[in-house]
Amino acid sequence: MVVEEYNEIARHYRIKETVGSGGFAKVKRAVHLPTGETVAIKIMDKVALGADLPRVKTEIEAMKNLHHHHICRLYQVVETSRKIFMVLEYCSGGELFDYIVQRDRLSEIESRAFFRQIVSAVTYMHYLGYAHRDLKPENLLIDDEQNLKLIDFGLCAKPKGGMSDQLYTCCGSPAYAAPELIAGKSYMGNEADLWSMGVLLYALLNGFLPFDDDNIGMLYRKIKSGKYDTPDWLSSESLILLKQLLQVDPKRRITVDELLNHVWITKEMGVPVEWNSKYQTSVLDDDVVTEMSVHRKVSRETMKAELEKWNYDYLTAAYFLLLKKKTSGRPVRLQMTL
Ligand SMILES: [NH3+]CCCOc1cc(-c2cn[nH]c2)ccc1C(=O)Nc1ccccc1
Repeated sequence: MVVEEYNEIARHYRIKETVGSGGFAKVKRAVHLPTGETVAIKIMDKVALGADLPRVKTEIEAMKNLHHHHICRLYQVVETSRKIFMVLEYCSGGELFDYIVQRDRLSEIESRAFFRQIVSAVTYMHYLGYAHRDLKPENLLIDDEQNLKLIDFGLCAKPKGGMSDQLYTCCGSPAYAAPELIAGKSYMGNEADLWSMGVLLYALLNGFLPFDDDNIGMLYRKIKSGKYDTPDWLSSESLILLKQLLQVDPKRRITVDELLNHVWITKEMGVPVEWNSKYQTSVLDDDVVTEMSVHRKVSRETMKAELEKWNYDYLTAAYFLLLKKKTSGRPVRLQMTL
C-alpha cells in the first residue's frame, strides 16, 4: 500500500477520537502540537467524495472568506494524494440538535439567546453575499462558552450576480427547506435561509418540527400549506415571529434587516442583534507575529509577509490558534518547532 507522505497533519497534530461524521466526512478531535490547542479535523477521502468533491471546494473557499464569532473557523487545509483535511475550530458542546433533544424544548429566554446568535451569523453571511442553504440544528455546534458556531458550507451559494441571482439547485434537508425551493422554482438563497430559520426557531421553542412526515410527498404538502401546530406554551410574540418567518410566499417573508431589531428578538435584551464580526482579520496581531517570528528566527516583516498570504497552511493555523490563546487569556507561546 502506498504510504502517504509524512504530511502536515501528522507533523503538527495528535489525532484523537471521532467527534462526528456526516455523509462523506469523518470529524476527529485533535491537538495542535505547537500550541497545545484542541481542534477538529474534518477528513475526506477524495475517491469516496466522487461527485461531491466540488462541495468540499465550495466549503473551503467560503470558509476562507467567512470570519465571524458564530461561524466555525477554518485554520488549515491539507490535501494529500488521496485525502483532504480541514482543520477547524473545536466546539466541545456538540450539536444544538442534541442539546434540544436532551431538554425536550428550550425556554423562550434560552431560545432567544441562541436564535440571536444564529441571526448574527446568517446576517453576516448574507451581507457578504453568501446563502447557507442548509440551516438546521445539526449544523449549529456549541463551544465551551455556550456560543453557537455554524458549520457545513458545502451547499452555500455565492451567486455571481450577488444575492439577486436566482438559485436553482434543490438542496439542503427537506424538513427545513422553503416551499419555493421544494417546488423546484427559482428561489433566492437568502429568502430560503429565512424560512429555515423559522423552522429552527420552531424546533428551539417546541422540541419538534413544524412540518414532519415519514412520507416525503406528505412532508412537501405540509410545507407548501405553511400550516403548523401552535402548542399553548408559545407566547403571542413567538407566534407572530414564527408567522413572519414561515411565510409560504417568499416576498411576504420577513427580511434579515427586519429581524435584527424585531420585538421578539430585542425582548428583555434591549439591543438589536450585532451582526458584524468581532474578529479583526485584516490587521495582524503584534504579539502573535512577535512570537512566531522569534520562534522561526525570521524578521517580523518576513513573518508578516508570509502570514498575509493567508495560505491556510501551518503558519495560518499557528497564527489563528495563538490568537485564540491570547483572546482566552492564555500565554501566547509556541511549544515546539513549527
Ligand atoms: N452534524 C455535524 C457532524 C460533525 O461535523 C462537524 C463537526 C465539527 C466540529 C466538531 N467539533 N468542533 C467542530 C466541525 C465540522 C463538522 C462538519 O463540517 N461536518 C460535516 C458537514 C457536512 C458533511 C460532512 C460533515
